Amino acid sequence: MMEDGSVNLQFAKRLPKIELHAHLSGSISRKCLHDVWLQKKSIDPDFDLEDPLLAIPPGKVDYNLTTFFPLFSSYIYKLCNDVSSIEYTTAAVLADFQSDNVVYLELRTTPRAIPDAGITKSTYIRTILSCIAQHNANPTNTLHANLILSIDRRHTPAEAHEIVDLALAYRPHGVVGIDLCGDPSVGDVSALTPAFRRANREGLKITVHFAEAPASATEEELWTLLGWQPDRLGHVIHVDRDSAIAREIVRRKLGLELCLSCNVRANMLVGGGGYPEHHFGWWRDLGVPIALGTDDVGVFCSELSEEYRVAAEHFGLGHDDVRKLCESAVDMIFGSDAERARLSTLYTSLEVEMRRGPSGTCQRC
Ligand SMILES: CNc1ncnc2c1ncn2[C@@H]1O[C@H](COP(=O)(O)O)[C@@H](O)[C@H]1O
Repeated sequence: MMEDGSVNLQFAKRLPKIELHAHLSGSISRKCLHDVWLQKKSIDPDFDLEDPLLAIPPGKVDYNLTTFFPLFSSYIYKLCNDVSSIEYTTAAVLADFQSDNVVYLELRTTPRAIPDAGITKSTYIRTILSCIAQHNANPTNTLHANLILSIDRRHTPAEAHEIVDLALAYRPHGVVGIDLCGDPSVGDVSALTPAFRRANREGLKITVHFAEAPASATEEELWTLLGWQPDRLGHVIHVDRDSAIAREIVRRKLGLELCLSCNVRANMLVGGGGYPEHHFGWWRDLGVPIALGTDDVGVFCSELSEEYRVAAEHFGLGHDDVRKLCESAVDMIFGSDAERARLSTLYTSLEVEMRRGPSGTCQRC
């Protein structure tokens, strides 16, 4: 515990945290991928895929947007290609967030059909929902999870509509919204407008990757995305702070999902900036709700605790600032009112506990 209020990793670890921007396939640790690979090799010695520890070497975190996206289609999807590997990796991802003291998670994934394994998009979603249900039902788990279905920028309008249908069909089983993701250098998002508008009319919550790269930050695209009435925005990097877009985001008080390490490690910031230049600082000054997120912890290797720690280090946040930042994510969740109430109670007790501690610190920390 640091009594001067400076935030170390131990403090950040023990804080209950809310993760709202995590892609399932990108959140699988290298060790977990290696376990799956070993298992497949033991069943079929001719299984022809490179060891994950060679394909995605431990310690390598400098994937940029050009090298990052192919990791999924050319590698991770070839390994996680049947029910048992999807179950194993999903359970491991949930356990990893749980052990980082994440208390609420909205995991997102792009529904994938794998015909060779007899998996339809529906089977894929059901498999993940059943892992989530199993995790949530375990009373020793403090983490509760829900699912968001992702629409990829490359999807056709028909594929986007299909995902909206699936989100509606599985809403009673833990799907809380939809997302727009994928390589920001491809795709014309306006073709997806009818699907997102329908989702909005049907009351599905919407989050979109927003201004993630210069190519996906044209005025035209950003106004189109805002026209979908999203509830939250992810990344929000290439937005001029004096622009009408920034003013509109502030006017609507849209919740921002900001991923510091992913953006820095993948060299996504304007002019190749580092943590001190991250837009977290100025968005926070504008008073919009912010939830820090890991994006793809399996690739960028920075847990949510570390995200809060680096934000504290580079933006001068003390214990109470970080607690408030964590708590501000409560109002951003897509989950139920009961979930929101559970989280609010948790943060209220934490505040009381911290006030009792020396110099406003948490006695648990
Ligand atoms: C740099 N940050 C990012 N920006 C945009 N899309 C991203 C992303 N990180 C991950 N994805 C999206 O998530 C998929 C993998 O997880 P799922 O198979 O859906 O679970 C990737 O194919 C990509 O479309």
